[in-house]
Amino acid sequence: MTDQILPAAQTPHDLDFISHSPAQTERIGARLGRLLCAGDLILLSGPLGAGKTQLIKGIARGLGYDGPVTSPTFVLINEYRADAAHHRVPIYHVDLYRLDGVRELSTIGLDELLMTEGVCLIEWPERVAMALPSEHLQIVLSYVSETKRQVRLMPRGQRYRDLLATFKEATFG
Ligand SMILES: Nc1ncnc2c1ncn2[C@@H]1O[C@H](COP(=O)(O)OP(=O)(O)OP(=O)(O)O)[C@@H](O)[C@H]1O
Repeated sequence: MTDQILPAAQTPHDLDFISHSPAQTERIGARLGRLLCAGDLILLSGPLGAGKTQLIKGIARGLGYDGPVTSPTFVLINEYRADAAHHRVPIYHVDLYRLDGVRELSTIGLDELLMTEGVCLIEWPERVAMALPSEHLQIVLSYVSETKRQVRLMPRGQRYRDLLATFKEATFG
């Protein structure tokens, strides 16, 4: 199934896809991952089973990491490092589902993480929305049917508008 932009995006900068399979979601993530740089912040929202981890697996692949990707629901943060030969940035996969408010946030060291030279991917950002930088790429995954998911990419700030413009160009020419 080829990727198609839907006309339902909320602003001209947003991109909407329907993914028809876990593999397609991963492929969308990989295409995005190839464009990410140190310091980028991606916030992923959507209910349990929406496909956040599947998309993050693709992003990690796009960044050159081939190892296991699992949701760090209990440890809160997983760090993935691509083979040094790839010279790629560290990837921080954060899951705030079990986080108990902003106070606990300071105990996991997210502030420090956001200042490091890595790519930061955060599931369940709404748990601490006020404490996160206003410039980021927001991704919302929604359940459409057993095998279909809507993937909406919403850039916040110029860096992420540019990123999505490049992503769109790379995807659709
Ligand atoms: N089009 C699709 N895209 C992504 N996942 C899909 C799709 N169709 C079916 N699935 C299935 O949905 C599930 C998504 O699980 P995943 O762990 O990625 O969700 P999640 O949003 O990270 O959930 P959680 O918040 O529980 O970690 C997987 O079992 C996957 O096989």
